[in-house]
Order: sequence, then C-alpha cells, then structure tokens
Amino acid sequence: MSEDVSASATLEEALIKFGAPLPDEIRNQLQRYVDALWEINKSLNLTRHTDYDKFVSRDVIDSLALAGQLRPNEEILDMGSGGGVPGIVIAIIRPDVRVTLCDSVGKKAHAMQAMIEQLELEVPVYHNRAEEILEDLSFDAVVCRAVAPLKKLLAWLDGHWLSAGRLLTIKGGRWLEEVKEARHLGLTKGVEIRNAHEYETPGNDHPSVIVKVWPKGRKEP
Ligand SMILES: C[S@@+](CC[C@H](N)C(=O)[O-])C[C@H]1O[C@@H](n2cnc3c(N)ncnc32)[C@H](O)[C@@H]1O
Repeated sequence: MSEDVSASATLEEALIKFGAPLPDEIRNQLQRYVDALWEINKSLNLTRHTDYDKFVSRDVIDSLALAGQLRPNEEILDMGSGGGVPGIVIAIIRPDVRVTLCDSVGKKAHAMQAMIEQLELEVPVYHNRAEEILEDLSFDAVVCRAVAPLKKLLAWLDGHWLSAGRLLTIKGGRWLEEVKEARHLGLTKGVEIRNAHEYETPGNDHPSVIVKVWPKGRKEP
C-alpha cells in the first residue's frame, strides 16, 4: 500500500473511494488486468505512468467514475482505448454493459486483444479510428479519456451522432476553456454540453469532470 494515500491509492482504496463493493471474482479480474497491463507496459508504452499506484489512482478511478454514468444494457465504444482505459475496466466491472474497444495504432489494438483473450472477456477490439467504426456500427455512447481536446472530439464526431449516441469524456480543470475553444470554432452549434459528474482523484488539485455531449434537439440522454 502507498504511504501517501492523498497522492495515490491502491486498487482496494480506489474501489472503496467509489463505494464499489465488487464481488471477489470481479475484483480479482480487475487486479489481473492491471497486472497484465503493467507487465506489457515494460516493453510497450501503453500507459504514460511509471508508478503503479498512480496508474491505479488516476486511470482506474477515472474508469470507475465513467462506468457509473452508464446504464444497464448500453452498448459503448471506447474511442482511443490505448492500454484499455477506460474500456477494459468498464467491461470487467460492468458486465451488464457491452463494450467495444478501438485504437488507431495497431500495436495498441493488438496488445488489448491479447489482454482481452487472457482475461477471457467477450469484447471486440478494432484497429481503426472511432470515426471509421461509427460509419458501420451504432452505440448508445462513445466514451474516451486522454484522447484529444474537445474541439477535436467534436470535429471527429460531427456527422456521426446518430451512431455515436452521446459522448462521455473525462476532462480536467481546463474543461470549460476547451468548451469555449470549441464554441469559438463553431463546433458546438449542433450539440448540448454538460458537466455530468465531478469527482476528486488522489494527488490532483482540480476535480476531474465527466463531460457529456449529445445532439441538440434530442432529450438529454
Ligand atoms: C494518450 S492515449 C490515451 C489512451 C487511454 N484512453 C488512456 O486513458 O490511457 C490516446 C490514444 O488515442 C488513440 N486515438 C487518437 N485518435 C483516435 C481516433 N480518432 N480513434 C481511435 N483512436 C484514436 C491513440 O492512438 C492513442 O492510443
């Protein structure tokens, strides 16, 4: 366990913080995923973190927060999953949600495929840009973390809202500036944007925010 729980948290602490008393089987699977990713990351740069507890306290907590915004039976696309954050965590802790992973970089998609097989999860993994997938498949929500500024996400999803459903993206203290930037570029005209959930992560001064975006005219999803 980390000495300084204010700066980082163990997996157990992260789960307690989110009031997620998960069955042992799911908790063990989550631990297996974190261990597998950590092992792969020694040879392949899938997460920028070098500190295991920090990875758990930022990435896993973000994923748990996002998982809390999803409804039973929803079908979601994790855009730019990298090493599986938040998609693999959501697939493990929310077996009632159907997750699809994608990354535009082949080595990341292949590493995720290997972890999905190791964890025996039924999760499709695509080596594609999310926009390409949205040409053929439909989802209730697109989720993403640390992929791009809001202006880029909105530009990519423009014209794909029927198949994207809504966007749930994790942002930091600058999220309102990102909204202003996107508005200035005329990228917010067709959408509603709202702070759907705010939460603290260990060692961060600013709360993290889950920003929800959906097409104008549609009832808030
Ligand atoms: C900084 S990484 C973040 C990975 C992961 N979401 C996380 O939080 O650790 C961003 C990832 O998004 C991928 N990416 C960027 N644009 C994308 C797009 N339009 N569709 C799919 N993947 C994309 C990149 O290849 C990269 O792996």
